[in-house]
Amino acid sequence: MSRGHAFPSGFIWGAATSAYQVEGYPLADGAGPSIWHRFAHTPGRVAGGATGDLACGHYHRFREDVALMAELGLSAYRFSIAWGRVLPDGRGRVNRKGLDFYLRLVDALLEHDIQPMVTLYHWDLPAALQERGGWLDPDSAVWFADYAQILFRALDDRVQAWVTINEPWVVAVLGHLEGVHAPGHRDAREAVRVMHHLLLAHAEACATYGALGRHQIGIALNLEPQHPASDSEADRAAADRRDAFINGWLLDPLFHGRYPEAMADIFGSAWPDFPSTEIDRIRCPADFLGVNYYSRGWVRDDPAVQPTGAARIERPNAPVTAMGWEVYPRGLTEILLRLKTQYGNPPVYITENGAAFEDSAPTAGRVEDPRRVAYLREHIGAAGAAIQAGADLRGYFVWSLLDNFEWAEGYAKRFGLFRVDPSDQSRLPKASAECYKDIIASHGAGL
Ligand SMILES: OC[C@@H]1[C@@H](O)[C@H](O)[C@@H](O)c2nc(CNc3ccccc3)cn21
Repeated sequence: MSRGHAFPSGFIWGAATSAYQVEGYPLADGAGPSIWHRFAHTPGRVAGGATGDLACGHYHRFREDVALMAELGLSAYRFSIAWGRVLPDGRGRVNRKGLDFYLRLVDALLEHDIQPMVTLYHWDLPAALQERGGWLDPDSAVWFADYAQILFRALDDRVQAWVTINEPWVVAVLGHLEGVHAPGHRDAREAVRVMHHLLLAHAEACATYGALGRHQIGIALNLEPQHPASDSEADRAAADRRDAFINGWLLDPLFHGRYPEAMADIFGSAWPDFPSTEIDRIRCPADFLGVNYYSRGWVRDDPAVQPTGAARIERPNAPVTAMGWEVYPRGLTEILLRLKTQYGNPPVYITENGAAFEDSAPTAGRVEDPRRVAYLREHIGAAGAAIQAGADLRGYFVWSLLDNFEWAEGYAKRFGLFRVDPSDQSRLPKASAECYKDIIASHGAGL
């Protein structure tokens, strides 16, 4: 990519978080428990027995955090709404105090000219709905659309962009196939139906929004190029299977109105014959696609790995983050240009991109995080290269504003631009925050 490239005027520079990871006080003011509250409080499920009970204390510190965002020069902030704060039972009675928290947060953002991007679902299903079957229940799409409608009516005058569901793949696979995320199920038949119901829920929310919304709505997908570890036919076929499993399983129904044929091979008898009317409904006209990009898959054929027979392995001598994910910025350009060439070049926001590293201890009120600085510069440069090659990229959100609750990893993995001190939740800027501030001020020039 040529140096000195500046991103188009109006390009959105943001940062992202999610409710259960940053808010804390998950049961405050009448909120109902979520499946992640239950999962984290189940011994052995989360590293170190960590929970989101305190997290970053954002529920009470949100004005302080909005001020940090304004200092960075963010033009947008992506956050999620905890369904159980608004509907403690998941359906029915609205908890006004819960809704008011998000009204106050949105107003604080707008006071600082920061546009809210609201994610309706970032994995924290009300436990009361899980007791009714959760995402496995075909009515879950209706539960979600009814919840979404309440938020659309309350906030659409102030919220310009809505994300229905964050990473259906993680909900279906980590939550219902591998069991390492809430609700901790391990059942392939469940996982494929949960994915279908999540996509139907997205479609129902889009249809609901189309009838009363005035701005943009989309979905956020974790997308990851899959590259064979050798040029053997077996490894190439394994990479193709893993590509269908991670990328095509979502992109093809959403943009082409069909599941990849490989899904029936991957899941065998667990894969049902979904009604074509439902798949047609999933191909809904959303306004944008959110892309959560972190790394690529380096793939070897391995029949022992279920259900794909494809193992994601570490590439020898490759740079990796604290999550073990390869640092591979070119994969972001690849994904964005694949959306251009194979999926109709939809408007795209990079709704998450970032890295966890073993940050050094704070010195003189700051954390030096050179690897995160390099990661962000390289990936924003890769995004710029995709724009130059014709991708319709509208914005970029760093994951994450704050070090936060990293799901089953607890607080051990830090993705933040700001360090959060576990003892008192105080915030401390990292060098990457200063770097991102400079990138925003220069519109990405020089990357
Ligand atoms: O792991 C970092 C973030 C996480 O904190 C966000 O809540 C979530 O939206 C998120 N998605 C990915 C990429 N997908 C993924 C893949 C494997 C395990 C977990 C997430 C990374 N992240």
